[in-house]
Amino acid sequence: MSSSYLLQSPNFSTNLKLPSKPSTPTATPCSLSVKASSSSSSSSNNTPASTASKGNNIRDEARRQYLTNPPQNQNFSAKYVPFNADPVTNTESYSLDEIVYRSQSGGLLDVQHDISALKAFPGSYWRALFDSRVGKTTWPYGSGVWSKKEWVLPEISSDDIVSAFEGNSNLFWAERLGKHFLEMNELWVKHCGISHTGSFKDLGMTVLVSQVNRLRKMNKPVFGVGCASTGDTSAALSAYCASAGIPSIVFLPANKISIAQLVQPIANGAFVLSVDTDFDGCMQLIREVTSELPIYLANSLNSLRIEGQKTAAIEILQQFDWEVPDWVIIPGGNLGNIYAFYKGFHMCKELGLVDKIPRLVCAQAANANPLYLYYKSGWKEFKAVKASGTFASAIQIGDPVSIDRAVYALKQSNGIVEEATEEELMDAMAQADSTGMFICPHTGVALTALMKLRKSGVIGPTDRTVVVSTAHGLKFTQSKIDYHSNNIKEMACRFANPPVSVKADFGSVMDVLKKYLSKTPK
Ligand SMILES: Cc1ncc(COP(=O)(O)O)c(C=O)c1O
Ligand SMILES: N[C@@H](CCOP(=O)(O)O)C(=O)O
Repeated sequence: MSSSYLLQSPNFSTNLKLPSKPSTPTATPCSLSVKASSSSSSSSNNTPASTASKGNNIRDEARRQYLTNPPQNQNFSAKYVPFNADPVTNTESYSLDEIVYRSQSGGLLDVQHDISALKAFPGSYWRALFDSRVGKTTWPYGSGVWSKKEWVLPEISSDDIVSAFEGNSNLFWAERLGKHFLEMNELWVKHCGISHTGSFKDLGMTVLVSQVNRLRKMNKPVFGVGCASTGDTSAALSAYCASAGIPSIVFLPANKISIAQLVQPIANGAFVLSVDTDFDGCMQLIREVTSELPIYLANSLNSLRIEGQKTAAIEILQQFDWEVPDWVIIPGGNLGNIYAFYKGFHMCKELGLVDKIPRLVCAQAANANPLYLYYKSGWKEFKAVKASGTFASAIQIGDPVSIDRAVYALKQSNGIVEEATEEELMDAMAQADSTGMFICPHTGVALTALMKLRKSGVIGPTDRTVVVSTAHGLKFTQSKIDYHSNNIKEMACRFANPPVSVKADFGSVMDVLKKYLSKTPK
């Protein structure tokens, strides 16, 4: 059995050998991580069973490991810089321990890593290190986000991390949907909705709340954390804050989010404001409030969020054994996530884990499509829109805060923007569900984009394509109920599958079953 097989096999834990370091390394990733992946005799100290027998928990064990075996010369670091600043001339930067969301000129910020320190290790080293941490319960590497800690928040103490071991979400082959509806063989779904609070927001929120935890320990003026939300950000924020005992305050547009989303922050003890406006109105308010009060801003305007969300892209590469897919399709609203995916892919290329990046597609609801209109204008002029109601309610956003990040990600990846009408997105959702999925309407938007790009031949039948499913369908059951009850004005609901009412007698049941069997193709 070759060593490269061992590195790729899920069963490598007793055999893994990390590739040797370069001769003059400037930094050594935390020795805890290396121990966790080495032979069973030395790694047994990290297993929950052994920590329990010593009366320790996994956080205590991580602390003990750190004290007894501190990382040597670990000089990975990160700081805030203005987004897309010229690396040669830029002099503006901020410590991640500062409370700052905007650059001096009012533009977006970005977390910039010390790439030369990370580059002291070859791509094969990082691939093996990340692979070695998958499926473990070692604190904090059991998280798909923190398994990439050196690339996320390298300087935070593991002790300050607030995590529900998010990430490591499944990437599955959507065989029937691909073959039956799209005539393609390589359709994959990255299900970020199978997560602690049911959406990809957990990936960013573990990072943001961990940093807040650190700031509070440093006595920085952070009373609590606040966000505007269409439902998923608020769910993630309130859950992570509750887990760390930090107050959370959420601004929700009244009557515009699903019941399942609304009940999440309520149950997690957040201070919930139902505001008589839309998401863009809530976003404006939270920005004003966080500049006046000691409330830390948790929306993706805060670039810490991107650092967690980008790990989903790294995971996709990891799950394909570091082979790069041709296309990745992502539904877009406030537009932080499209940039997060770009950043994750780009870092993997820059640090030698892969040699190219996929083409990105951002998919918007036609009722909330400012990016699509901008793209269609040839990137001439951006105009915010008044977003109308959409079944894809979490992306009902007309003035996305990360517009510049999204445009950058699309230009750098030779990307495309598509849109989906209400009927298209609901039909796509129903078609996907009929193949055994239970997707959210936002994923229906992404699938519509794929259908259009397949039809026009832009995406070919053999192109390996990943659709990012951003939330769990169970958060959006009302839209499915409306669709399958044929209860949506001016929508044909072509794939509705309403239940059949039948009398409780054998003859009636047999009649409906015979009718069903005669109509249904084998
Ligand atoms: C379920 C879901 N999908 C997609 C998005 C779009 O993500 P982004 O705002 O980062 O574009 C959001 C939030 O906006 C969301 O909650
Ligand atoms: N869909 C989001 C909208 C806010 O996006 P964010 O990523 O900027 O927090 C939500 O669920 O609130």
